[in-house]
Amino acid sequence: MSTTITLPSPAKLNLFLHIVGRRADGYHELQTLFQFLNYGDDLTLTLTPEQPGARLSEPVTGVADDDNLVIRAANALARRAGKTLPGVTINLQKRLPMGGGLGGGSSNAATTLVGLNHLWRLNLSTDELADIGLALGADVPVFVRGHAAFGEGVGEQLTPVTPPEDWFVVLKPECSINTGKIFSEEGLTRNTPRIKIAPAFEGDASRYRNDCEDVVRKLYPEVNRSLDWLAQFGPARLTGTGACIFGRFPTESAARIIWESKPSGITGFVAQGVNISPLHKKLTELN
Ligand SMILES: C[C@](O)(CO)[C@H](O)COP(=O)(O)OP(=O)(O)OC[C@H]1O[C@@H](n2ccc(N)nc2=O)[C@H](O)[C@@H]1O
Ligand SMILES: Nc1ncnc2c1ncn2[C@@H]1O[C@H](COP(=O)(O)OP(=O)(O)OP(=O)(O)O)[C@@H](O)[C@H]1O
Repeated sequence: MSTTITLPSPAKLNLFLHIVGRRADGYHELQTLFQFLNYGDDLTLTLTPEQPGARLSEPVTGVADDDNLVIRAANALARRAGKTLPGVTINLQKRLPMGGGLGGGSSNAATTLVGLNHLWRLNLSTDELADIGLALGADVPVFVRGHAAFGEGVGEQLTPVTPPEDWFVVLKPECSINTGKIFSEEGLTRNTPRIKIAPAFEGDASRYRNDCEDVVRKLYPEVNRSLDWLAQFGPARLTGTGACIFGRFPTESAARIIWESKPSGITGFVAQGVNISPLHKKLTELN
């Protein structure tokens, strides 16, 4: 078996996000629809039997290596394995903006868990990997499981669904948003009635909303302006707690036309929504 693999670490969108309650520990209970994008970071994992431990080949700007979710995931997996394992060097090619609501850090953690389970031949089950992942972040389990899903609890109770694989214009307004700050805002809607979603959800997610949107629009005028601009062309939403927003289109060409006309100074990308994670597609090819 090869001792090096390059694996995708895709973005997710919250096609809708409802806040339906609050747990005793202060965490908010959500109902959300997760879909992956065929766009994201790449991780190259290389075993280094001569050098134990997990390390990054290059640091991520603004994140200490020991705090990086990639390193935390590798260390958590090694602890669970409970045996001496070859070291690993991880190269992270970052494309996803941090604090964007695209789940970049969580996805990096999931790709590390799934990739090292393969390279270290640990044979841990998906349930075990999702459980290790949940301790690192609420969005990690959906990336570990690799199927678009209706998420409940804090996003760890997942029912696989198959929404349409539409195209998206994803825009990153010029601000970074701290998830904890949004969840602690007084004006946040926290009592949206629970909805029932059939396991084979294939409906129109834009019938539902993102409960963080009003608060984020008030606090971040850049997001407010970008949402108003994108909403002219079709359904537009915030993902997670922002700052990224997305507009949904039936074809790539329709999405690209809007992308080309975006206001100057805004970054982002065009990508397709996919119900099987690119990570899992790649692993199936490898196996
Ligand atoms: C908003 C989502 O992106 C939706 O997919 C996720 O629920 C965010 O999950 P996450 O990135 O793992 O969130 P964290 O960065 O751990 O959360 C930061 C802080 O936000 C608050 N928080 C987060 C998630 C949640 N369901 N309820 C909360 O109240 C908590 O105070 C937490 O300490
Ligand atoms: N490998 C990593 N990539 C990105 N952020 C990381 C990583 N490791 C740790 N972090 C920390 O996690 C924070 C959140 O980053 P992330 O990219 O996951 O945000 P997000 O897209 O808003 O996620 P979510 O949608 O889960 O809220 C960053 O500000 C950074 O401090």
